Amino acid sequence: MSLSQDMLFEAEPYLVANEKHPFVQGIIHATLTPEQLRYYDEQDIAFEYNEVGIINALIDNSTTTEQALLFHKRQDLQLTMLRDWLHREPESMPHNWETLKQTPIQPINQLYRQHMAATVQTHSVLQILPSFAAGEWMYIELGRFVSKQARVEKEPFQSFLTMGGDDFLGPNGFIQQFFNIIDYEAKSATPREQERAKQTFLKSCLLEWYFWDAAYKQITWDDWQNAALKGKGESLL
Ligand SMILES: Cc1ncc(CO)c(N)n1
Repeated sequence: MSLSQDMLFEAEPYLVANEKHPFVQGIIHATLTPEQLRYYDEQDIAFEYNEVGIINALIDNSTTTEQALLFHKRQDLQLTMLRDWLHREPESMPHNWETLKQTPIQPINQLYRQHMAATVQTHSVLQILPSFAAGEWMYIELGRFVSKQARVEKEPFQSFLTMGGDDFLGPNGFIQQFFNIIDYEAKSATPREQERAKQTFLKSCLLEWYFWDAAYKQITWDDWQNAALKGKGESLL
């Protein structure tokens, strides 16, 4: 079994857990509140901005020119998506490229971002790529899942989890090419390095669940502070 097959096999329970999460179910049934959606929107746009740095690191540490070109193409898409997303932001949430950097990063988002950023110092595509590819894989699979459900066709729910299209799917889509790169890099890696890469992938899958959960409960540092200082913690985590 290739490393990517091994990763995907072990990631399956995380995918099922993500499918069942009330936030994902809330997208299907269009039952999320504006506050839950707003929290998600703000945190996710900041998360995607952080990914720009991770993709830069992938370009930087590529072991072939073809890899560098692929990551560069993915970066182009990331920046285009971010530009269009910023353009769509409502007046109540006017982020632009400048203020995006000051968006408050709430606890789970910070944990996830730092989990990804921590891989950069390895200078290894095999270690960095799984931290990023897991989230992309999860969104593609969740997109497949929700498209098979009787989802309520109402915005903004309808456009949620529609990351698909030829760029992402199919044998030449980004995700398959990312798995090909992981398997190529795994060939010259030790078993310990391969295991580490797999655990990074799985931790990203786990943090995807917590990302939905944080948005569902709208968990902020203020909540953490209250939980710690006023002893009101039980329901938060
Ligand atoms: C938290 C998270 N994971 C993955 C994606 C897919 O890019 C996203 N937008 N947000």
